[in-house]
Amino acid sequence: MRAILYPSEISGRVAAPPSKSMAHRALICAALAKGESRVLNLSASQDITATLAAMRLLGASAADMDAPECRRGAAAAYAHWSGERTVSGPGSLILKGTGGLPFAPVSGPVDCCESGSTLRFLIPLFSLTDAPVRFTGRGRLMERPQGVYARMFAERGLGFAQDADGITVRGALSAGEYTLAGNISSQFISGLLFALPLLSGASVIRITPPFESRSYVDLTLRALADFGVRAAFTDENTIAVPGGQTYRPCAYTVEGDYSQAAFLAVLGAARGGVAVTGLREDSLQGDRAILDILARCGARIIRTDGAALFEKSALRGTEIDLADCPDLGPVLMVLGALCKGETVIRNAARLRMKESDRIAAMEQELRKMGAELFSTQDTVTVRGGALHGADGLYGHNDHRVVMALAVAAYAAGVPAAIGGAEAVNKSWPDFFEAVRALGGKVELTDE
Ligand SMILES: O=C(O)C1=C[C@@H](OP(=O)(O)O)[C@@H](O)[C@H](O)C1
Ligand SMILES: C=C(OP(=O)(O)O)C(=O)O
Repeated sequence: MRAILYPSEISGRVAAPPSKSMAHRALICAALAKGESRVLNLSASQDITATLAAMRLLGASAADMDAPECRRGAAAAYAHWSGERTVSGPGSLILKGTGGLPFAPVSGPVDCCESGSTLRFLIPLFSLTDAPVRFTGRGRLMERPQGVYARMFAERGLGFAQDADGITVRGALSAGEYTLAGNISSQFISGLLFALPLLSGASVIRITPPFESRSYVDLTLRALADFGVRAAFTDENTIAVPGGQTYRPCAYTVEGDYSQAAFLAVLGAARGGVAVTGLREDSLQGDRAILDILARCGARIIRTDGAALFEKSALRGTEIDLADCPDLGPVLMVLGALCKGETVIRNAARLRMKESDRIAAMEQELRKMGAELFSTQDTVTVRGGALHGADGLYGHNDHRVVMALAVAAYAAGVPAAIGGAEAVNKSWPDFFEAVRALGGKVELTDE
């Protein structure tokens, strides 16, 4: 899909989509719970659909599809679940969980699509029995680092075999002490946190510093607590996980997504008059840092009437530490281009290991618009200046690159065309609808 964007008047009020991170977590917890949980405010993006389908393989099922308040969302999510068609838009779903171990025998490969969260969150859960389970994926997924699990399985004499198309694991994982590198991906730590409480013995996870993306581990602990499961930091880098626990079903509303709201926020700071609703002020999401970063750049942000209002502001460059908010990377490079002076983004190395090499992708595309930016392995420096239109932009099969480029075009008020724009379906199928709601003129074609 090609997105053709036209210079537009931008203003309006839109809802942040449901947090992808919290939706993965809520669905996994609900699928493990003893009884029925209701998960509200769920968007059927590709990544969330992959986690839902995997949970069905584990033995969870959708229930009570006819409850009136759930009908629309449940039908949409169920359609995804059963692979029937593509539907987007937030809804809700009732899930009947497995109640813990034993899980149903896994009848086929676990297709994680391009979702790192799905793959790394679910490997430990599917390794709680000693039957082999195959994980498959697409795009760059199997090139992204898995060494933390490979080592963990090897140390315990368990099976972990990776080839170009997938990974085959064979458990059974047992309770005990786990020492994990903290600077590859927090998703390994979250994955263990979902699985270990189901084992009969207690476990300890030790994280070797530097511990990056720490806020995502806090999100996992918050979701576990909401489903009645205990696990807690005993010091900065150690988590104690009692064994023999049961996930308790609950009604869970997925909060708004700060990572996605960041695209709208940067647009608002450059053009003015963009209000975003549905964002929890007390959220644990690391990407809430966008508010502080924008404020440091001189943006005026007003909390009013349940919304964060981003006003047009004179923006100046700043220093940004990305260690705890990597998903902001692409849009922060755009922000740098819109600011006066220099923006330096540090601790950005893990951007190179996402759906694309996000540093290389953004450098290549923003340069097509006249931006000046330079990088080392883990730092990006952007010099602000005027951007011009470009009709040959490419999304690098990366949702956050596509959305960041769209923000660059609307913020600068220049025309642009982005190839591979369908990548937004990974996390925010309604992204271009949100853009239209703000007045952004966009034509989506099949090319
Ligand atoms: O746990 C999560 O929901 C996520 C953790 C982060 O990954 P890393 O820990 O690999 O940085 C983030 O980039 C990803 O989009 C979502
Ligand atoms: C990297 C991302 O997700 P995941 O790691 O789940 O693929 C993302 O959403 O930017």
